[in-house]
Amino acid sequence: MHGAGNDFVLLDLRDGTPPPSPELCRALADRHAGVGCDQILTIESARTPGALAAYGIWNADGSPSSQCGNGARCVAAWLVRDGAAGEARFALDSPAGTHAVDVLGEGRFRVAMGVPRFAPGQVPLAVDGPAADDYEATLAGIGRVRFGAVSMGNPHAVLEVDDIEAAPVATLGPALQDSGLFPQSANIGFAQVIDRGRIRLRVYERGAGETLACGSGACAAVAVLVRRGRVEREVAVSLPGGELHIAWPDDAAQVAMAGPTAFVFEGEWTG
Ligand SMILES: N[C@H](CCC[C@H](N)C(=O)O)C(=O)O
Repeated sequence: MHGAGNDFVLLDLRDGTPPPSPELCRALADRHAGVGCDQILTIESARTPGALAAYGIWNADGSPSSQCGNGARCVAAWLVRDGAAGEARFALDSPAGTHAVDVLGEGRFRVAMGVPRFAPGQVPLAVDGPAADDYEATLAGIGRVRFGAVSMGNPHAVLEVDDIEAAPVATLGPALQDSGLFPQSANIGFAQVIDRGRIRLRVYERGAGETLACGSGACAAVAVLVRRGRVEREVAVSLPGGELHIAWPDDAAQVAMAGPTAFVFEGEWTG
């Protein structure tokens, strides 16, 4: 499946089959010797009363994550097609919490992605003091960079750029991940503000590199840019693989992410 081009292998483990090892994740994600994907998603039995199911997330490099916005929509689409979701609204458990999901029709879903957390200790970001609208760092071989930092249940840095096409995603992304500023690494978003209701975004993801879309990254970018007063609280986010709609009604509210899903292929893994 994919959500705005961010592609996944989904493993339905509701029968209690143990989650995949990092080695199996890397084998599945390999675009030449395996199936090929940005992340592996597991569908598991619900962890909280009232949730329909739970999901787990592993990056292509085998590392785990606590959140995946595009993946949450694809898990929801899987459950709807499987007949498990009788209602137009249900809840899914992720390692980051429990998320309300709205079925919007035609493969589109809205997911409540949690309240953004800006405190450095929550991102986590290795700086002292309270949350700031932005941070500055000098990176070897690159120079000074200015970025925002936020957790959407997974760590994100957000940098504003004037030209998204020319953004140094492939160099500055890994340099910031490896800078030591992010103890658990981070997903690095490059955002160009088009107007107060629209941004363009590219994301160099933790454990996967640049993807065609990043749902939690879209939420993170809007949260950072709202906090800076750069955009309104409802923003269309245009990513290389498609468009997501993000709304953050107020600082205490969850960020709502709406977007598409698509089924690509179904099969049995023989390993
Ligand atoms: N690479 C991310 C997980 C996948 C997030 C992304 N695919 C999304 O849609 O949110 C991390 O390690 O936190």
